[in-house]
Amino acid sequence: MQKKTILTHATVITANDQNEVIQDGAVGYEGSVITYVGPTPEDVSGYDEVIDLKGDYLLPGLINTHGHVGMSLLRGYADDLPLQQWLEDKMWPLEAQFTSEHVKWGTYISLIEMIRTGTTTFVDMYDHMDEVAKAVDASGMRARLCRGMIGLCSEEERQAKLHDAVAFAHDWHNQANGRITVMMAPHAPYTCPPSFISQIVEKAEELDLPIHIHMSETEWEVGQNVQDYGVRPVAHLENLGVFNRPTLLAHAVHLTDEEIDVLANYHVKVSHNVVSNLKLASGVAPVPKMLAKGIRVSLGTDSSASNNNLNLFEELKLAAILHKGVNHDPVAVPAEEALRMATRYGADGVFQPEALGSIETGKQADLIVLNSRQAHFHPAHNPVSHVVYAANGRDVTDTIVAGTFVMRKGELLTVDEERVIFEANRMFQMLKR
Ligand SMILES: CSC[C@H]1O[C@@H](n2cnc3c(O)ncnc32)[C@H](O)[C@@H]1O
Ligand SMILES: [Zn+2]
Repeated sequence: MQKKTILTHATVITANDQNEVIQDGAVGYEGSVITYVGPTPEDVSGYDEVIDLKGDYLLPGLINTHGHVGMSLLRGYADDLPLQQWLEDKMWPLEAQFTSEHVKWGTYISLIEMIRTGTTTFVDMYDHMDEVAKAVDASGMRARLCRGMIGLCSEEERQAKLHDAVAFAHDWHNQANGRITVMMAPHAPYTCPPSFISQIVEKAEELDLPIHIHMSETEWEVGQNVQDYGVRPVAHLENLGVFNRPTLLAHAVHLTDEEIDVLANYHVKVSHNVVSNLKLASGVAPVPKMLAKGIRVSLGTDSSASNNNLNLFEELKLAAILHKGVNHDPVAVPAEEALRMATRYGADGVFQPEALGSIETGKQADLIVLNSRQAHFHPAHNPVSHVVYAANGRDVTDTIVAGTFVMRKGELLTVDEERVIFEANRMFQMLKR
């Protein structure tokens, strides 16, 4: 018998098709699955556990669709640089020294940040992915994980990376009670020779997995692609058959209108990494145009080394306001749409729209609670507006994944925060800089 829990007297922001907000609402779940969404019932005697949320906001957990959690170990190590210099001179030399221990503690630091700021599902692309998967499993989080493959190496090393990615998929896809799923991830068109990308696509087909790749992040990348292959990145990846698989693109900053049409026709998903794109001076993605064409644009943080935190509430607010400013259009990315980017479209981005992204019966009980008894949530007449424009990650008091609390009343239940902070500092000190 599965445990039956009901959260009562909440302001339920469902993020469903009707953008329904239920005052004095309740959400019941059995095991990991939501079984009731509606007004708080008079009779809750059928539930094993009844938690009175006293008017707090109850939302679907946020979904972070692009990042590199191990890189939190490099937070603040290299700021104020453009992407290529940041990668080549700063990140890659330190990452070359990373062992699985570095990735383990970098991952745990990230998991703490995400749990504390209301992310319940994240996408990750990195190396030493067994450590990431083990930490996700132990923490109770949900993740779509990929062994990132950079092809700027010998053919032998490329094949070893591909072998590693396939083994990782065999070991971890649909594990941790389905909380861990996998994708195949060529790092980017400028770091992977075409033949390597084709091989990865072939493996993704064999394993029936989606593709996750960085694309068109900088102007330099687009120019380099034209110089090397005679076409821009979208046509290049289309020619290599990438978009014949379900695909999640990270960034997609530099796109023409025609390229947006191509991505829309293939139902390609996009992760918008607004803070990282601004900090690395990469540019501003044409999000309103993509959304207008029906592209599912979700939110990603990228890593703490280019962000410099994993608090998705910052992406949520910035996505809602930045595009208004740059397009001189106050209705660009309205609050409801921004919230969908952090929830519903995130579920599309991880290819699990039927299970995640909104509070609806039959979906997973991935839920977060925000303390509504704070000045910045009042007057209390427009909860969605408050969540998008006034809230911040520190408002999150409870985080529930698959029906299990991973944070309750601000206390982490699955991760030893003090130990993680100690180990992360120790691992960083061991790196040669
Ligand atoms: C081995 S896959 C992960 C690889 O990606 C690098 N990375 C981190 N952030 C970005 C970004 O914004 N664009 C491109 N590549 C990025 C990271 O340093 C890892 O080497
Ligand atoms: Zn990235």
